[in-house]
Amino acid sequence: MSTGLATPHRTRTAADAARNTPEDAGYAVRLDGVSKVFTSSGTPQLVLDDIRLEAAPGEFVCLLGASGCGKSTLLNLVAGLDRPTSGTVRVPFSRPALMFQDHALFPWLSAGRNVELALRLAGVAKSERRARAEELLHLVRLPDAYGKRVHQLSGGMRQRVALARSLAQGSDVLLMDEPFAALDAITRDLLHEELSRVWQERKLTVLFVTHNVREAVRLGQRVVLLSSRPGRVARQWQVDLPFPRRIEDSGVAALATEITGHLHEEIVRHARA
Ligand SMILES: Nc1ncnc2c1ncn2[C@@H]1O[C@H](COP(=O)(O)OP(=O)(O)OP(=O)(O)O)[C@@H](O)[C@H]1O
Repeated sequence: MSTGLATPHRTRTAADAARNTPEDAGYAVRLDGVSKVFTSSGTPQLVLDDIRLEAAPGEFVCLLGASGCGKSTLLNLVAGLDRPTSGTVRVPFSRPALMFQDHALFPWLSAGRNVELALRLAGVAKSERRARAEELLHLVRLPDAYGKRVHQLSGGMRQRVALARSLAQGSDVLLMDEPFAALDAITRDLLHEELSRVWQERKLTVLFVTHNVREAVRLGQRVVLLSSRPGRVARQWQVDLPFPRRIEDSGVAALATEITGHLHEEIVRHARA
């Protein structure tokens, strides 16, 4: 079972080391000419090809694409869970935190203890962990969940705890792989509000993978569409709609319709490839 608490590697170049802050570097995440080949049963498959993508410090970037186009592979490379076949992945100042569709909380621990475990792995002193865990549960609007076991929480509450646990890793970079896909529409809408607020308050850089085009436009400052077989950056949209946004906003709907047209083209192309 994935714990979402992986210890990723990252490439830190001499140039990165000479800079002091993410703002100095100008990017929080950077992929330069990244390709990834997987070999199954002796047959190589080019999954990602020459990906060039940057996320600025504090930017919220959503990734869309046909199923199997390589979105999760890309996140895994940024997380340092896998290495590119060629090209470089740079995350100069922060070890990314990860959040998945499956909350991956430990069921034998309370919500608070799950968060404390992440704090421990992040090197937070034992004396500070309880207060920090409660503060993070407050941040995700679960002030009374500290002692609750996972089975006592709803799906939406579990994802809030998972978010608190990701934040406990103390990273400025949050990688999210379809984190709300299993939730009902109303709970998802609430979680969108929470994530948007937390992103702004914490000045996080977020890479967010989703199949839901409206969700991407609702949340992202930029939406990146990947092509498939191989995965390349097919198109990008800057989302200049003001925050706070609602999923039903006409601006969100209009841009989502435009992007959906392009996504459909990619899905059809993928099916024919
Ligand atoms: N470890 C691996 N070994 C071999 N092939 C892999 C491996 N991981 C992923 N793949 C293949 O790489 C391709 C991209 O997979 P990936 O999970 O990144 O796609 P995705 O866009 O995230 O898909 P989905 O939207 O369905 O979650 C798929 O064809 C998958 O089978």
